[in-house]
Amino acid sequence: MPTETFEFQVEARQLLQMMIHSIYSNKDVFLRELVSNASDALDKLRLEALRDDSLDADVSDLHIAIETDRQARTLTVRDNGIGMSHDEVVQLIGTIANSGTAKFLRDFKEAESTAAAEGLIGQFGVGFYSSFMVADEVTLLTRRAGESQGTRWTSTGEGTYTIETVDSAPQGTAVTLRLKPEDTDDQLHDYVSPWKIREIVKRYSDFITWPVRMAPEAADGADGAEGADDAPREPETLNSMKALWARSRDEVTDDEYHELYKHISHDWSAPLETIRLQAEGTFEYQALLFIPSHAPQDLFMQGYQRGIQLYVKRVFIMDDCEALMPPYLRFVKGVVDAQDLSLNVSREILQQDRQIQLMHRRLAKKVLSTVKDMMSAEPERYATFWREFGRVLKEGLLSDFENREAILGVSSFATTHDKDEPTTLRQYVERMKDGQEHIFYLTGESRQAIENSPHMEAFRAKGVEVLLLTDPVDEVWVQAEPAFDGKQLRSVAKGEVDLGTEEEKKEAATEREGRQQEYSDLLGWMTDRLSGTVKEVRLSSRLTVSPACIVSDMHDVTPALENMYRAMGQDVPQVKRILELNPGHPLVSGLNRAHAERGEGDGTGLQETAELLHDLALLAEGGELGDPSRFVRLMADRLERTL
Ligand SMILES: Nc1ncnc2c1ncn2[C@@H]1O[C@H](COP(=O)(O)OP(=O)(O)OP(=O)(O)O)[C@@H](O)[C@H]1O
Repeated sequence: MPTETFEFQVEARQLLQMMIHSIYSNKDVFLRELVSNASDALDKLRLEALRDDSLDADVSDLHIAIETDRQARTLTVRDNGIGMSHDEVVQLIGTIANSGTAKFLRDFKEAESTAAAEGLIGQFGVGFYSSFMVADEVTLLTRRAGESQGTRWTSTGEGTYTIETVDSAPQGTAVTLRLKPEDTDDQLHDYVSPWKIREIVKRYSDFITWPVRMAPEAADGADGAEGADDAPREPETLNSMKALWARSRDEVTDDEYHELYKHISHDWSAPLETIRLQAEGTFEYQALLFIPSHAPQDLFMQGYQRGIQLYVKRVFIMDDCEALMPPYLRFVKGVVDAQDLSLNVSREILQQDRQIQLMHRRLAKKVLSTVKDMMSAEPERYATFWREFGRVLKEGLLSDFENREAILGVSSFATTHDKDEPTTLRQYVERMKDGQEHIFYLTGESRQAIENSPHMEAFRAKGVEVLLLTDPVDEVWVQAEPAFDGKQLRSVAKGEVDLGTEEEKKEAATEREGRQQEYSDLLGWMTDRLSGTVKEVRLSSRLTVSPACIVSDMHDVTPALENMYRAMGQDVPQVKRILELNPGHPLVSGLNRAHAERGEGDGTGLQETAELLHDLALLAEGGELGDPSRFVRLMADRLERTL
């Protein structure tokens, strides 16, 4: 078979350049990545053999072997797992499928310091390519289980790689690195030293459920005292293979947990939080869950895979087990090991299994209670959590009614109380004024747009705190009018506003009655004239500066939500809103006077002013005018008359 030469895909080439030019200081992790890939390949083969009786594969002694050759300065990581076909090698090794890669590479180029660059690569992980940190040539020999021919892939990482079909290759994959010269200043250690290999495997891969064996060296150099006689020596198993989730907490160090997390998540940075759960009784299981320290790039993309692995009695069953975690907690990674499930369990069966549903509920509650504890015990860590995952967690307010209050309890919101620091609802409630019954909020595109909205005026004047909700998802969950601690969340742009102490409310009601009489003719006339666009015109108690604003009825859908539904292709009827006038504004009192004096005798002039008042209110809240050209014409006409 001829040797074919291929070019790496552009992103792959860029990534390889970074590896070759050593931007990541801790080079030891290349071995963790190779062992991790080998372990995944063994998991895959065991599963495939379980599901497909006809698979012609040897599963009698699945393991990982590390071989070193001091003379040739090579290191080989070998597994007898699933292997790869010719096309899979081209696809999986020559290209990068991860959709976040392009963004990562952009950010990377813009990173100003080495520390920033390292932080970025820590968030990303480059798997197999990390071999090029320590090797100047990498060869991968692989044969897919069940196939007869193998494939040899070789590259120096410089833009191209070669592929050749080989007739005799063992099942599985062997990755051989031709090591760069040792350079301890650059953290390039002696990777042919058994001592070093033992140390790295112990540190990073001890929990791997397959044996990681090291063949004895031919001439056992400095380490070789035990090999003095000529008897053939057994390979040494380097890892304990103990499932961390099955060990008691005081036996496992944080570092060990973190390494398991990195193996499961392909994330190179440590998790923010480790969560353990042991369920005893009729349905026994253990869970070891992790909250990452940063959100992955594709968290909001369709097809994002959830990171819970399912094991049954220590045997890996599946990745991305969506039946175990609600979608709004999809960022949680980890392992769940159940005692009483069949090894053959399918995704469909899991979705319907009552025990799994109970497990799902319990895991979700456990994650939420952990976040709650973090919130009170470690506010800074919680702040990181919220910054990274707040948006996705809030999706739960729409879908998980049982936990809605718990989710609200661990949520934070931007607030008028503090320009920089968000608030929790508990803190908001503690600051509520005497006589204030509700938690007030306003939704909008940005903090600035909300703060400038006329709806905020009375709240600002009375010093009543308002939550500023700017995520698109906020628009949707608030519609269900949830409550926290018995206090309902209320939009400041909906319904009547009634602020202040009991006494102030009474005074305001008396004043409103008097005003109501004074303005009743104008309000009736405007309601009639503007009936095509609004359902009522009334006096406002929420304005102090602006002449008018538009509000929604308490339970009506807001225009932003209407627009969102329309964008999703749903047919929603236009909901008419309410125009509120500020009787303290000269434009409104003037209009009232003019209407009382001239009434219908004025022709179209007053009606046009009423229309303009409505349009100004719409613009002030950032809304879109129904007929902008008519607005411009009427406005220009009035401006002209001022000259
Ligand atoms: N030893 C192996 N046996 C079988 N397939 C492998 C092996 N090593 C790598 N692969 C295949 O190549 C793919 C790419 O590997 P690589 O290590 O670059 O990325 P990854 O493990 O998927 O993710 P990450 O880049 O986050 O580590 C793997 O997903 C796997 O399908």
